[in-house]
Amino acid sequence: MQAPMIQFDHVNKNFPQGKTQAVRDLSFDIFSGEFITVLGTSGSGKTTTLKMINRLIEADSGTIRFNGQDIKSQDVTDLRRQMGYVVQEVGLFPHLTVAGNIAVVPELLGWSKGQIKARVDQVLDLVHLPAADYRDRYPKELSGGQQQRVGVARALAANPKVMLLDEPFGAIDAITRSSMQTELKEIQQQFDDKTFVLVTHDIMEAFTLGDRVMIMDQGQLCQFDRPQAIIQAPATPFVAALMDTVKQQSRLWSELS
Ligand SMILES: Nc1ncnc2c1ncn2[C@@H]1O[C@H](COP(=O)(O)OP(=O)(O)OP(=O)(O)O)[C@@H](O)[C@H]1O
Repeated sequence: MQAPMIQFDHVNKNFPQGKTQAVRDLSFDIFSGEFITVLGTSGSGKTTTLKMINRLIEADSGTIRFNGQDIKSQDVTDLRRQMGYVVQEVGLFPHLTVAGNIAVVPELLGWSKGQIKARVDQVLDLVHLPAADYRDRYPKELSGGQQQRVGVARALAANPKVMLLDEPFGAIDAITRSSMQTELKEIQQQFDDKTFVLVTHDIMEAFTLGDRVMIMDQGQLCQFDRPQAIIQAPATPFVAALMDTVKQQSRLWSELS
C-alpha cells in the first residue's frame, strides 16, 4: 500500500484566546496525486488545518507527517519550499514584475538565469497568461483574477510536491472563478504526483474539484470521502444539512427556470 503524502495523527490545536478548540483530534491520510478539498463553515478549522501542514501554525499535540517524516523533525524552510502556498489575498511583491515574483523561490534555490526564465514562461503558460504579454508587468497592472493566476504560477515555480490553497478564488467573480477552477484541475491532472489541498466554503467548488472532500465542523472531521459517497450517505446531521442547501438551491433554480 502506498504511504500517505500528508498524514495527520490525532492532531490538536488550541489558541490561547480561542473560546473553542480550533482543531480537535484530527486524523487523516492524503495520498500523492490526490486533489483534496476542505469544506466547512466559517471558523470550522480549515485554515488552521492547512497552515499546520506547512508549519505556519504549529500543532499543540499529535503528529503530522509529510512524505512519511514528522514535520517537526524537518527544517521549516526546506519543508515550505516543497509546498506551494496560495491565499486569497495573493500577496505578490508590488515592486517586482510578474517574472520577478515567480522567480523568488527558484532564485533562493540557486537556479541559473536561463532555467528561471524558461520556468517563468512555462508556469505562466500553465495558468493561461501569455508570457510575452505578462512577464514584465507589475502586480498593479493586473486584474484581481490575473494576480491570482500569477499567485498560482509563483506557487508552482519550484515544482513543489504539494500545493496548499486557501480560498484562492474567494474574491473572484463567478465566471472567472469557474474557468480558474477548471484550469487548476487541469494543472493537477497534468502531473501524476502533485497533491493539492484546497480550502473553501463553497460546496460546489469542493465537490467539483475534490477527488475526496474533507468536511469539517467545529474543529472536527465529519466526513472525508469521494463526493458521490458523501452525497449518497452523509455521515452526520451537519453534512446532511450541508447537502440539503444544495438541494434547496437546485429546487429554486428549477422553479425559476
Ligand atoms: N491566531 C488565532 N488566534 C486565536 N484564535 C484563532 C486564531 N486563528 C484561528 N482562531 C480560531 O480558531 C478557529 C478556527 O479558525 P480557522 O481560521 O481555522 O477557521 P476556518 O474554517 O478557516 O474559517 P474561515 O472560513 O472563516 O476562514 C476559530 O474559532 C478562530 O476564531
